[in-house]
Amino acid sequence: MIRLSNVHKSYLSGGKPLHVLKGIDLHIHPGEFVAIMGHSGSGKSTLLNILGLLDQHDTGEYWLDNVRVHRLSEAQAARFRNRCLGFVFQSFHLVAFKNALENVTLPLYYQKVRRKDRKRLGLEYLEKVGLRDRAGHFPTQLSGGEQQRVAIARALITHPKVILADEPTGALDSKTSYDVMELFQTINRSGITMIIVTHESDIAAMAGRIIRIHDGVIQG
Ligand SMILES: Nc1ncnc2c1ncn2[C@@H]1O[C@H](COP(=O)(O)OP(=O)(O)OP(=O)(O)O)[C@@H](O)[C@H]1O
Repeated sequence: MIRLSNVHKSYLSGGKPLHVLKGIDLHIHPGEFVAIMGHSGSGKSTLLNILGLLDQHDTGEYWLDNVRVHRLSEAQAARFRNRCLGFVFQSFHLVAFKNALENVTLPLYYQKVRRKDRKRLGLEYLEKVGLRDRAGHFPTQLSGGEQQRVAIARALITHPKVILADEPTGALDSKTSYDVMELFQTINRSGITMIIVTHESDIAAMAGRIIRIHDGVIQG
């Protein structure tokens, strides 16, 4: 599903180049559940942003779903993301003035799906994450775990092949974190490739494979 070969990425930091990824080699097979770990500043989010086509690597090869993705235009990257990828973030990224149903169906709105179909599908996906009865609630009326479930339903509604999650349990207590990871395991069993970044080793242990990044390279 994903193959990186000798991927490098630098940022300009205070006018000087900061070499963050120093030759990443990585294979992730379809249907895998991978956790990326590493100390703060090791390049985990940089790697996830590159995997998610939110940022571009400098050199090296990146193959996603059998396509060599390098130097895509903004529009090409956006099309690829919509077709193939779903995102979940630590801070949920829900729209505050939209209710749970409207948040979940937002990607369908941009895909110009009819209102009636959006509602039907939105309720179906809220059901999948156990929140059908919260459809009319706004983010402030939901717990952190519920907000993350809404965000997960929103990521799922476009049928992504891969879900990328950056510290998805970082803002949740441990019980809620386990519940979210169990939901990810269920999603993964349906065939979706899962890639999460986490600091927490007990959370990472719930994935199928742990990848450790240290000083810009993958260990082991
Ligand atoms: N847009 C940017 N411009 C300049 N430097 C950046 C940029 N993004 C990240 N960096 C730097 O690159 C390094 C790696 O950052 P990254 O966010 O990938 O680390 P991380 O492993 O995800 O860290 P954390 O666990 O603290 O979130 C850090 O030193 C960071 O300051």
